Amino acid sequence: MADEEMKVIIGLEVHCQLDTASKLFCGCSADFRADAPNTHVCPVCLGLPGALPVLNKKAIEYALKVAKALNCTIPEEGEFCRKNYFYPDLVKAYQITMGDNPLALGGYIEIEDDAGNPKTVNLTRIHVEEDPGRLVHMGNKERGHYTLVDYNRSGIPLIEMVTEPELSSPKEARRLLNKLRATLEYLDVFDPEKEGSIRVDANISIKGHERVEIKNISSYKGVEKALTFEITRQKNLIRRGGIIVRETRHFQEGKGTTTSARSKETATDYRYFPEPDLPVIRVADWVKDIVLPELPDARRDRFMQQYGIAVNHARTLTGDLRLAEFYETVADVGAALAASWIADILIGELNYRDMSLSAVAAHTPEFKDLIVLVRDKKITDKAGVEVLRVWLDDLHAGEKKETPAQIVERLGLARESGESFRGIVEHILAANPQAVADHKAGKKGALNFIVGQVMKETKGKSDPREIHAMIAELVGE
Ligand SMILES: Nc1ncnc2c1ncn2[C@@H]1O[C@H](COP(=O)(O)OP(=O)(O)OP(=O)(O)O)[C@@H](O)[C@H]1O
Ligand SMILES: [Mg+2]
Ligand SMILES: [Mg+2]
Repeated sequence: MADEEMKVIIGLEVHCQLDTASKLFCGCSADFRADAPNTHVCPVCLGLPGALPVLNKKAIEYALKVAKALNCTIPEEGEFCRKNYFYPDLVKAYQITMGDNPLALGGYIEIEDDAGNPKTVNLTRIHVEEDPGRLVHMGNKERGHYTLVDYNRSGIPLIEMVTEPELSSPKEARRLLNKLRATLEYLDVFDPEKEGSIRVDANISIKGHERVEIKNISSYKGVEKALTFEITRQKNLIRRGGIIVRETRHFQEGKGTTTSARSKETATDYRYFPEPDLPVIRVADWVKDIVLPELPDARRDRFMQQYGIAVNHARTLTGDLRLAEFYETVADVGAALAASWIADILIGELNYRDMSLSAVAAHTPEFKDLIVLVRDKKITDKAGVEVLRVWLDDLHAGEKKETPAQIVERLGLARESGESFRGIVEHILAANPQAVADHKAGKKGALNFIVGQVMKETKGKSDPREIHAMIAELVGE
């Protein structure tokens, strides 16, 4: 089968922990991560006989905010039900979730496809459910293993958002997750910094073949990697005449591979039935009172209007709430320059150091001073990057010593005019007659090599445009 006929079909089930103070059906604190196992538990989340769940209204309010922001239809009523399964991560032997009457239906998310065109991905539904406990598998094959159970997480409110099978590549899946994360962050219902706060089941098939579900992937990068691996595996299997079976697979983060886990349960295995201990919730009226804040797409459009910046910059800057807020505090030094310094340079430098934006945001005035040095041509762009790196290294080491201006001073990076480099330029031209000859013979770009050499020699203190002009003047255009 030709490759172009092997169309990839992807649908995601995304579980996000709602950032409420207490659990979904009891008063236990949801802020458990720093505490010892099984210290945030009570008869309700431990499923002791006779304990009754009481619904956390805040969780429903948060979920409705998400549903409204994602353009869903909200039915009159939502109903909790029991999904029965027997596994130690759930004490009750059933999970309280929602079945045929979820909180929200339909809705959509706008992303870009791999060609950069806008694409609408439809949602099937959104519902609320309780998170199960956490299992920690100890030991290895040789030593005989055992499993520890921590119920601190059991009962934390989750929303599950299910997309239609409309995604066509791992990159699209990643963009959808980024958009979703940004939206939830803007709504202030979710904290992406918390470990395990988002978990994805990724469903993938090749058109005309069965689908496979990769369960419980806990990072965006992991989703993209797992899907990429599955596409290759499934396509190879089909090419060899093999058959894809409907199954659940697990993703090994370290190896970047997936392995078969078990054949898929069907809905009937779970014996869903309405939860008798909780009333039906009337949500349609509730949602009317919910007021939404400015969301990522609206902010992106405003940034383009208000600051006159390009769409790619506006998209990057609004793709993360804290980044967007930071940009707005910096933009007055020059909106376009600030956008480019943050989106094209700062983000990469932070990622490289595994640093968070908050460290820089705490020193916003100094960061602005650095951009002003570049804006006012006190230093070149190249020197600016060097100053930024030194400054970030200091921040990262937790021992901030110098301001950008002091770094410029100490490293002697102040920009000098092209004239002071005339000697160096002449020297490098004399040493590279071939490049000069190529240029004279009309070869495009032959002088770039010379400019590069001069930049190297002058350690970024010269402006490439000025140097270019001087060379052109010396060798003749
Ligand atoms: N042919 C397909 N190829 C890829 N993905 C698909 C295909 N058909 C459906 N999907 C996706 O599979 C997911 C189905 O999720 P849903 O929660 O409805 O059912 P489930 O996986 O059977 O149940 P569970 O919640 O127990 O995992 C959706 O994200 C949907 O887009
Ligand atoms: Mg599901
Ligand atoms: Mg599923």
